[in-house]
Amino acid sequence: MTPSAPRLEIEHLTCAFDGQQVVRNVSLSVGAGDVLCLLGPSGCGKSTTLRAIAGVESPQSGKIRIDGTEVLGPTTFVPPEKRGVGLIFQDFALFPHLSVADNIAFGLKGTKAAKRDRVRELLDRVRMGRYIDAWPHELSGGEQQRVALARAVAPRPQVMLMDEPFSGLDNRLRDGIRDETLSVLKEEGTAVLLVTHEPEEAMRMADEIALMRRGDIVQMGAPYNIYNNPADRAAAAFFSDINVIEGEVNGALTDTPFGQFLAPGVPDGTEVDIVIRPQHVRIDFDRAGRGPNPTPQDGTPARAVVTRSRFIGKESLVEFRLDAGGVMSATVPSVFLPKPGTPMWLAIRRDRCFVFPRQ
Ligand SMILES: Nc1ncnc2c1ncn2[C@@H]1O[C@H](COP(=O)(O)OP(=O)(O)OP(=O)(O)O)[C@@H](O)[C@H]1O
Repeated sequence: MTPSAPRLEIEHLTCAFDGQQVVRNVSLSVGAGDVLCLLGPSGCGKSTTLRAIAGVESPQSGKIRIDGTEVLGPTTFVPPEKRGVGLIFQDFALFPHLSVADNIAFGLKGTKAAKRDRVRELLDRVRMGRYIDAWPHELSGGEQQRVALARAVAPRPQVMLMDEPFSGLDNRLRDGIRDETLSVLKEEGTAVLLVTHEPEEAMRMADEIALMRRGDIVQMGAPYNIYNNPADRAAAAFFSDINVIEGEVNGALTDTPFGQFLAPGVPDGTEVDIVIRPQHVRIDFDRAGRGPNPTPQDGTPARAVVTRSRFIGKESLVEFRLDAGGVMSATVPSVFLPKPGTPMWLAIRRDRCFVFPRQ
């Protein structure tokens, strides 16, 4: 096998329970040191995919290869313990009757000295060196998660499967442990498949995101591409609040309060949703009933009045009712809290909106 061949390859994986398919025709691959996130709402089939790779679920069909070796196929089923796969779950499940060192050494082969060296190396890497002889119950949740990471990495698995591994940790701890986990796994060259329902976590961790919905992968790509070129309205809405302007296509154009939008290739009469994230709505002040002039970049501004404004941390969220009907929200960096009833003008960044036929 060539050095660049993927560590984990899945082809046409389908899983069903009681005749109901919950994972459909899923194909993906993960290279050494890469992180692929399976992202999607609860029940979309993420964990089932992960369990099939681990070997604890029997798929209906499909192939799985780890480091080029088939572990699942029409006539192959390699048992979980022989797949070279590490697992990290939300409940770290350290063995309570073993010390930190013995937890990490548990799956290791070799001499006692070699095992101790590997345990020390990993504990140092997760900044837990001084807890080598501690017991799991003496550690905080974050510390236990670091030990769980060290234990999972210790036998140098080719593939690491992680199912919502950080969701039990409080916010303050989570970012640090995520980054630490990522750097350890990258250094080890492990191919990582991470399951999460949190888009922010996926964008922070992933080299590639596979967005799942009802058993299907609906879109796959780098976080930047998935965020900026969503496949459909629901994919856009999964990553942030969205504004939707409804319209109908006539001559490849759609009329809206913000001027005409291009809808190339969409047949006349098709209803479309024009989707724009709140951070891409431009706000301008009303000057004696007039707003800014139309520009090619922002189209025609539309008048609206403020209905509510709130400060939500780094930014302010301002909600509007359009004079032409409908509501919109916009986020503005820092503190901007216009009073309800204030007239303003809204414009939409044309390069940041998406036009989707209504589903
Ligand atoms: N052992 C099982 N028997 C029957 N149905 C199951 C079983 N395991 C999962 N399912 C069903 O399969 C579907 C997918 O479940 P899965 O756990 O893979 O989803 P998920 O995306 O990981 O969701 P969550 O984030 O809530 O864990 C769900 O409808 C679930 O109820």
